[in-house]
Amino acid sequence: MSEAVLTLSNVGYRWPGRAGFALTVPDLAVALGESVLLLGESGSGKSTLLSLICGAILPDSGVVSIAGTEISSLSGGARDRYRAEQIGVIFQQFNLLPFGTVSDNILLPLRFAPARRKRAGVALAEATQLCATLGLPEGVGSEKASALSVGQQQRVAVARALIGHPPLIIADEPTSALDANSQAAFLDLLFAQTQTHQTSLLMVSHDPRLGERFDRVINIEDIAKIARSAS
Ligand SMILES: Nc1ncnc2c1ncn2[C@@H]1O[C@H](COP(=O)(O)OP(=O)(O)OP(=O)(O)O)[C@@H](O)[C@H]1O
Repeated sequence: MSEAVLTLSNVGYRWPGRAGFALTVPDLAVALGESVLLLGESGSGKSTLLSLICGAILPDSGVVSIAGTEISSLSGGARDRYRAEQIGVIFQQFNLLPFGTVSDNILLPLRFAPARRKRAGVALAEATQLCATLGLPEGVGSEKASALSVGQQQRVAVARALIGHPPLIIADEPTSALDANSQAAFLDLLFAQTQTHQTSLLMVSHDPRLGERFDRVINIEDIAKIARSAS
């Protein structure tokens, strides 16, 4: 496999106080520029796996590495900065700051990530360019994020993930609020951007029909041991 952007090795995790659920991932790697769709039923641990990859939670055992750095080896603040540098995240609910403008929201990750800010060049111009590329109306940058439609907010969330070209994009059910046509358009935009910049993409979905567009489709049951007994 070509250079891996993401590797997990013998990773084990239990949520504190929830003895019934345990996730173990022996070996997972995502290569530079590779797009991977992660499928799995509700409660199987997909969001938990993404939280481990982002360093929002740390594994009880094993190693998660992003671009060659083991994220558990970083202290809390350094880990937050490393995440902001290396990973663009698109959440299910977009997590936009409602009272911030569209530009504020798109530029937010750059605040904690100087190298990514440098890659973005003139950051406001890059944000405006991304808005145009993603089909948002001219002048949208100064609008309040909460004033936009759901589909437009989703594009803002994509622009925020893409700005400054982090090597890895993580997306948790980003199309769940969209109808089938908007879903296809959304994926067109996302793939056009990730292919241009050789960005790796790991996207979680319930919908196996999306799989044909990805380099690889993984069912979480095939890469992880999942214990789900009642606690
Ligand atoms: N923040 C949390 N605190 C405690 N337990 C959690 C937390 N997040 C998830 N869990 C538990 O971890 C298990 C796996 O949940 P997770 O959300 O990772 O699954 P999922 O596959 O993403 O589900 P869905 O498709 O419904 O989003 C569940 O038992 C859930 O209750």
